[in-house]
Amino acid sequence: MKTVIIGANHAGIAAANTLLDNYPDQKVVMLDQNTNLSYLGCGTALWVGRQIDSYENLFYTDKSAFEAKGAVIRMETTVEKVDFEKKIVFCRTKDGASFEENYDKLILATGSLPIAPTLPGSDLKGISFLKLFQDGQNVDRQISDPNVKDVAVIGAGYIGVEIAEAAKRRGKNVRLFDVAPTSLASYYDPWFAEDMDKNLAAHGIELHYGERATAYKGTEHVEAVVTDKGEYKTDLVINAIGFLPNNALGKDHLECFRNGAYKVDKHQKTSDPDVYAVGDCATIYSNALRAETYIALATNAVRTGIIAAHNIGGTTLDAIGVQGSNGISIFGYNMVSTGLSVAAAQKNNMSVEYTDYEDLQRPGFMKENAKVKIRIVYESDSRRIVGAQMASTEDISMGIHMFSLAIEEGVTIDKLKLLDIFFLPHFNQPYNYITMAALSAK
Ligand SMILES: Cc1cc2nc3c(=O)[nH]c(=O)nc-3n(C[C@H](O)[C@H](O)[C@H](O)COP(=O)(O)OP(=O)(O)OC[C@H]3O[C@@H](n4cnc5c(N)ncnc54)[C@H](O)[C@@H]3O)c2cc1C
Ligand SMILES: NC(=O)C1=CN([C@@H]2O[C@H](COP(=O)(O)OP(=O)(O)OC[C@H]3O[C@@H](n4cnc5c(N)ncnc54)[C@H](O)[C@@H]3O)[C@@H](O)[C@H]2O)C=CC1
Repeated sequence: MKTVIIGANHAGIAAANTLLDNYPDQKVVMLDQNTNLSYLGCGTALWVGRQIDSYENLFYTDKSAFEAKGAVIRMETTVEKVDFEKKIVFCRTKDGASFEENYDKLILATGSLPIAPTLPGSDLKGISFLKLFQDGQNVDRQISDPNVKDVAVIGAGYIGVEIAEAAKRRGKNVRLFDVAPTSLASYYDPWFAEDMDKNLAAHGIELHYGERATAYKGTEHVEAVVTDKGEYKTDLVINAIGFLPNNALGKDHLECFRNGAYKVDKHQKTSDPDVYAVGDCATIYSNALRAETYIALATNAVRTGIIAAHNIGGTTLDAIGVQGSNGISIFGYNMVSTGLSVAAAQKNNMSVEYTDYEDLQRPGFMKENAKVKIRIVYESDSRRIVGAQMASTEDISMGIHMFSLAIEEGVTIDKLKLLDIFFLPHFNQPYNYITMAALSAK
């Protein structure tokens, strides 16, 4: 059996490793147009902001690791077309040479592309995305230039907020723009996002929310961002307004979701039985929504790669769905969420209630202490938990995993009221904030 994997980043790598490690009879061919593989984009802001010394440890594997396991791996090779009837992929190397690969099974792991705003002036120099390692290098090079003083970040989602912090840490004047009324509006309700915004503002980041960029001005290099509310001098623009699935190879043949992602079943199989799709180019099942959706995260990429490979290898493995669990840490303020915020649930026409609680992490007599806030979102009728958000200067990150499992398992808010949660002053309070939030649910 020969499996061709198009895309050798997180999803493709997980699929390839699973096939190579578990199914010795599998012939695996990996194809990727990039020069590098396995770059952890989550580290870009840490490196650009000099919270870590270098980008070098942001790669967790390389070409030779796959060759050592017997795979054929071709980098700087673009797949230009797939003949799904004849089961052939058409490839071109960086030197312009073309070749073909036939397959028994094909895994599409072509990921996502940053959404490109089509604004006047978009082709000026000094305007960047932040997706690839190369984008990170480009932004880092510009931020290292002392003539670059003003940085405009368009989009206050995860990438935007993280790179805004990084640019500020490097001493730049940073303006953060978003059409939404707060940062991180797709992940957190205003009760949380407003705290993040106070934190960003307190560290000197200029916030421009409810404001839409309409043009970039400059002669050769960008000099200003124009919005529906004003014009702002800028030396560097970073666009981070979301991702779209990269569906160029299969969109005319495979069934696609409303945003273009390849629709997949529980085995990551697309509408073509010999073609699987994994990671950012595919849909994923949301246990909170109880429907398929699109969530571009490395965690989902890895899990879906593993699932596709086992099913191709001959071991039936069903996807169990995801909650879209995520976290962010900015100037020491930590926020984590899973499932749906109240706003996201309402946007999906779900009727939900929520319960909030805010308290100290530990008993008042403990010297080392900090406030923690929590919101648990549950469906009005069934009372099943569909989301949770937590924030603190403490590391409260592990708590969110319990909520992820609760959503996956359809646990109700009432089950949480008397859940056995241990108490030790070093860690928490006897009337801890999870119990208290659950007990105060209507
Ligand atoms: C700055 C940044 C920070 C992030 N931080 C986090 C985080 O903290 N946590 C988290 O969970 N996620 C994070 N993400 C998201 C995460 O990186 C993505 O969800 C993940 O990269 C998806 O992996 P993938 O393999 O599906 O797709 P991609 O990483 O997009 O890889 C797709 C691969 O396919 C190749 N390819 C595409 N088309 C072709 C073709 N025609 N021929 C050959 N090769 C092709 C590309 O070269 C690429 O290597 C972050 C993303 C960015 C950009
Ligand atoms: N910590 C983490 O888990 C991280 C995850 N990621 C993932 O990578 C993907 C891409 O990240 P982002 O690009 O930050 O997308 P995002 O979806 O997180 O945020 C995009 C933001 O852009 C805004 N926006 C949309 N159109 C706009 C416009 N025309 N003008 C101004 N603002 C506009 C939206 O309101 C939103 O706040 C996401 O799936 C994200 O979850 C990225 C970085 C870190």
